[in-house]
Amino acid sequence: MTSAGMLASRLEYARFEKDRWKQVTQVDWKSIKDENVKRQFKVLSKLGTAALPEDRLEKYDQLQSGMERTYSTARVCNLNGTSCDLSLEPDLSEIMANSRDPEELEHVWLAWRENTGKKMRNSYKEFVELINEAAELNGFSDGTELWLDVYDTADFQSQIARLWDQLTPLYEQLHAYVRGRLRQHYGEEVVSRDGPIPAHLLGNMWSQSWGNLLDICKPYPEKASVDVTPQMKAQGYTPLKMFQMSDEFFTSLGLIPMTPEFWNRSILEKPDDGRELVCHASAWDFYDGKDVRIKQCTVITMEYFVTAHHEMGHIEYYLQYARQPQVFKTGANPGFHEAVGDTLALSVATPKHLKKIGLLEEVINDPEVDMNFLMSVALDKIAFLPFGYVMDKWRWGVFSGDISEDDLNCEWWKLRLGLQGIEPPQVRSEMDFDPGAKYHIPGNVPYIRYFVSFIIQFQFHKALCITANQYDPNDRARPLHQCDIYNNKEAGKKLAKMLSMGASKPWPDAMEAITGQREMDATALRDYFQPLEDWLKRENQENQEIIGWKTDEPVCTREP
Ligand SMILES: CC(=O)N[C@@H](CC(=O)O)C(=O)NC[C@H](CC1(C(=O)N[C@@H](Cc2ccc(O)cc2)C(=O)O)CCCC1)C(=O)O
Ligand SMILES: [Zn+2]
Repeated sequence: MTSAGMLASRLEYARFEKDRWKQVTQVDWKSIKDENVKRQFKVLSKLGTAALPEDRLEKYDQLQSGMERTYSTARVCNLNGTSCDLSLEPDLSEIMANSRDPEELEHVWLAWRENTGKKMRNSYKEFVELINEAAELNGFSDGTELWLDVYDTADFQSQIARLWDQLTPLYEQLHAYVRGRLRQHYGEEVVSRDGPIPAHLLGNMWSQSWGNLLDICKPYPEKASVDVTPQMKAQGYTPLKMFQMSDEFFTSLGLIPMTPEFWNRSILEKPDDGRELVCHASAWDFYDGKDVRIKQCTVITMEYFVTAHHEMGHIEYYLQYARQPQVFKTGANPGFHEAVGDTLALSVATPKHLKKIGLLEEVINDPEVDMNFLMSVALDKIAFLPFGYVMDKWRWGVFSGDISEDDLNCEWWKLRLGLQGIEPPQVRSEMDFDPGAKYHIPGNVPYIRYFVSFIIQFQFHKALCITANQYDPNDRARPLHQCDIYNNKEAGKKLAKMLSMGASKPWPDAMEAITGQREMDATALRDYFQPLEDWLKRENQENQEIIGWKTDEPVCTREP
């Protein structure tokens, strides 16, 4: 059982970390003159969960791997009960993406939560105690402080809140428009004029991105769709070809190509020998500068083509910082690691680039195709922002005690309703535990890194597009969303310079190396979507859509 092996190696590594930490704390490293060496000691002076006594650490790992196993092995029945071995990937994700039957969507949405989150509630409560115990052993007040230490930013949570405040007007316009198109499609009985959007209708099991609604939300339905999944299938794309094309984009910028070990040891599609596999895509660094791998149960869709770039972004970062000292072999901050692949994917997904690689037939510079493209990116990127925020705003509240263990589920839905403007298909209760239905909660993977990434990837894209002379703020003929940095060695060199730093400098230095700025800034994201924002405002006005949503309907009741 590899999970037993995983547990054993986690414990062994914790022992190593604790020994190393004991040695470091005996050194007066704060008086070391060399900034680089001092920074290495500063990182090593933090122990994390390895500070727990062995028996508590074993309990921590067992709880976490138990919740993750519940998640990874969950199977549900389909609507008519003819089969009961449907798994999340690919079965349920495919239904949530493509079914337009509210009854089927509601069934799958509820059944998934019944078989995952609901079974984890007590484990998670115990797990939170252990995270807070580990935090206190590190001199932090709670798990939230422990988790945010890596950002090394005094007012990090208020910076995030400010970024979200800047973006809510844009989100509310998109929300109003999508609710309108869903109401047209499903009728007023199913989707109201002024209420939250039913969560199960948004094309994704967690309503985290709405890209699968492009068919319903396309501004110009009769124009070309930028979802090239059909062309990929028609041209016989394989998972291997998808990753080879991603590698080709990276090397066109002069970045480091995928290594022989990568091609020999990665798992790029679900094995058909019945092996149980955690199918959640992942990238792995074996810290020797050569052995780097991706594990992905790839399906031939545009979504997975973009994901291949995301995962390869992690691999490129591993290769670029391979010569750094061990403690600096990580991202400038976790958001940087998440932004690399997505930044390049912003170029790959453009109609201009898709035409270059033969996935989109002749597309003249048609403003309506362009608006369809911008909408497809917004459905993924803008819809995602409040979800990315909710995932850790809720956990920060739970670790700090602001959210009591009796209100776990209803506080989750208060945030989902307040920030995302969505509601469950049926009123939930404290017998449920819906956060546990999303991988990163049982997987105990922090999530604010994705919110950070979705902001800074537009700062990186804008800076690299200016370097590639693909975008000029004063030239409306070359808008940011049409930029494709493909083949531009200057842009690649600028990106590589930042990537090779790893975590050797505070993240504002890395941000400055690419953008010239030292802070996270939503302006680049707003610039990118400006044409769509103008279009949405006009469209919502014409349709007299109500902006925002009522929050007076109950979404969750504490069990009596
Ligand atoms: C050893 C290890 O853990 N390695 C790390 C990498 C590292 O830290 O070195 C790793 O492989 N993490 C896995 C995780 C997988 C994915 C994910 O979880 N995505 C989020 C959010 C999101 C959604 C849309 C999007 O475009 C980008 C992100 C979700 O699906 O909710 C699934 C598909 C995409 C990325 C990842 O790659 O980030
Ligand atoms: Zn990632």
